[in-house]
Amino acid sequence: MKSINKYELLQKAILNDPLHQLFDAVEAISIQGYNEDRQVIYWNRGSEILYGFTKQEALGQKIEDLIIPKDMSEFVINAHRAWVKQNIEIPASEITLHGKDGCDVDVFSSHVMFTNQHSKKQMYCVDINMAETKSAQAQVSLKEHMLQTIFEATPDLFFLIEKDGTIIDYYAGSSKNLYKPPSEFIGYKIKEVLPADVVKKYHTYINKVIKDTKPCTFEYELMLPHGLTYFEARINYVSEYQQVLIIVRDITEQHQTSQTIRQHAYYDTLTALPNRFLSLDRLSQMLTEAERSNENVAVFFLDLDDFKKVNDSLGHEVGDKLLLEAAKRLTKAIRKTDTVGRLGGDEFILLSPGIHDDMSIKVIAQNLLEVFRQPFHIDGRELIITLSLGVAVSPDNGKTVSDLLRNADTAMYQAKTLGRNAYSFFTKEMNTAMIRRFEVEEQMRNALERDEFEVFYQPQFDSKTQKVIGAEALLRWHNPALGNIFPDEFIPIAEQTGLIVPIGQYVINESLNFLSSWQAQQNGDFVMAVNLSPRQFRDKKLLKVIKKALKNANLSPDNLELEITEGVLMTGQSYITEALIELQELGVKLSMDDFGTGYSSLSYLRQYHFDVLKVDRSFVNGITINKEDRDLVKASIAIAHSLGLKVVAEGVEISEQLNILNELGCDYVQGYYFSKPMPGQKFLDYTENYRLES
Ligand SMILES: Nc1nc2c(ncn2[C@@H]2O[C@H](COP(=O)(O)O[C@H]3[C@@H](O)[C@H](n4cnc5c(=O)[nH]c(N)nc54)O[C@@H]3COP(=O)(O)O)[C@@H](O)[C@H]2O)c(=O)[nH]1
Repeated sequence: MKSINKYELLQKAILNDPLHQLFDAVEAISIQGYNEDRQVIYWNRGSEILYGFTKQEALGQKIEDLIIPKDMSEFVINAHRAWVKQNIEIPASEITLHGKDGCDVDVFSSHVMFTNQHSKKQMYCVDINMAETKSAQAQVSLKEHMLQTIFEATPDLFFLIEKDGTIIDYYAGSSKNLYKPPSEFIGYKIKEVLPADVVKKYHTYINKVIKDTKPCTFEYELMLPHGLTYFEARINYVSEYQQVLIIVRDITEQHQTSQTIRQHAYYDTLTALPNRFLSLDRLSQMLTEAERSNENVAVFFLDLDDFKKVNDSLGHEVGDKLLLEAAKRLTKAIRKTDTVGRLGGDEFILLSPGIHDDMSIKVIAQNLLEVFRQPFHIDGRELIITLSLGVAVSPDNGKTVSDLLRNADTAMYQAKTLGRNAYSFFTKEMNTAMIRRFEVEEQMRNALERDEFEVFYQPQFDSKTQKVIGAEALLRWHNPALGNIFPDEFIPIAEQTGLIVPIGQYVINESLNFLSSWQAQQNGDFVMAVNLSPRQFRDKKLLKVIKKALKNANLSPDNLELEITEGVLMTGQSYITEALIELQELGVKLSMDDFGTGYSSLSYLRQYHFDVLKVDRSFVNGITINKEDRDLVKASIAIAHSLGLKVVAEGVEISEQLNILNELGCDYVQGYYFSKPMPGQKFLDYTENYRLES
């Protein structure tokens, strides 16, 4: 029989130790037992997992040969010896040992020494794996580091507060946005570090966030030494700790940007008045309110009279200043409940809710006209500008924004036709005028294709010899549905719709072809005067069209005279100047039409190279009856001659007018005295007979 040695006996006894059975059940902790010679006498499952040695591999091995790193061996041996011999305890500590695979094993090791029933000392080591703890600690420290980096990188302020508002922690990268010095934060309540109105907001939202346990955001402003500053506070309730985390962001720049965007979206940049969009939105709100309270809203459509002339003759800068001053006057003239807005250009709108009768509307309208009676003083100039206004009242003149706006606009046009500086109430009849305009426009669209236009010719005469020197081409339109439509009506519509471009080309071609046959028939050298509208200058093909028409008609450029009104020149656009220079270089004659009716006719005469000046028929009309008109015509002729221009007087209806014009030295004349504009054939007959008779 195999004899059992002392070690094996001891081992058996140890193995049967009830404590070991308990240790064996623990896998999370490594428990090892060592005898006085530091040999392993116990090695639980936890030790197998932690160090990698099986129980069989470990039992009997010395501690220093198993898990103690070489450089610690001597220290461990001595410490163990000191404990066994002198009872000097090895204190618990965090140490790095190593496992079977040679890797470091970080443990928190505590030790216990006791004497067994054989009076032998046994040391038990209880090692707790620190790897997870270490990694958790590393994670915590990494997160702390990250948080610190985030704090430093963000300009936001962070506050941690108790539910009652006591600040328990804060972070502020810079103190620039702090209302109170940071020394007054920790331990203080929010109400002690912020003004009352802001505190009220904070309390409201803190209570809300605690109640809803959902984060929320709100905005507030603070007057800080560097100016008014806007903040956004984001609040989070950390329910586990019953604390509130507040992140405060400076949104001043964002606020200013959104203010600017808002300003641009809703307000006119020049006058700062509500723009079209906001004005009409307010009208919509007023209409809803008025319907509820059974009241009326008056919509005033305002337009500055002849603003374009001021703008174009004195420059856009002066025009802008005038608009600004006009806006100020309008703003001063209204009630608190009214809205005045700028629709665009020289058009304004006034919205007056709570209107009870026509009388109060008249008072408002007269008041508006009145505030424009005083001249405007701009850049040392005294400018007089008047208003035309149209009124539409809800619900009688419309229940919707678009109906009221359209009808007020129609009424405003009526005020203009009444002679301007006036107001008009919208009436149903005004719609008839509008409907007529649409009909004219609609019929005009294909009138060229349907061959409905015809050019008439009015002869022009040398005032001394009374010989025919040329003719003015004047367009006529006969439409089967509308009958004869006069140029005064259809030319402005053609101009507005752009249809004047093809229609104008037709006039140029027709009149030059006619001139060619006229010259051939009567063996003469005449000039054909053709009216050119402002819109035709925007046509890039204008010069080409004229050159081609001259070529086709086999005419010299100086057979063509283009009549241009101030309206063309006023726009001040470079393409007009360029076109005029090119026309003049081509050799076409340029005539200034309606001279004396505009603001700056004289300055245009100096600026552009004109050949002819056409005295407006309104002055010719008055030449026999009032001295002013006579003096004006006299002066116009003198100026024209001094600049080397010929003068045509139009609208000569009676012989007295012709005599006076002759006395004043006028070069050419045209008018009903001689003949009305005539169709081509009639004109040819007329001029032929006239030639033969004279
Ligand atoms: N761009 C274009 N404009 C054109 C064209 N054809 C005409 N028009 C312009 O329309 C306005 C009205 O023209 P119209 O009704 O033809 O009137 C002209 C003459 O008929 C009229 N006139 C001529 N003599 C007399 C007169 O003795 N008494 C009197 N009461 N009227 C008279 O004057 C008009 C000529 O005006 P003007 O052009 O200023 O010389 C008018 O502005 C036309 O210019 C066109 O093809 N294109």
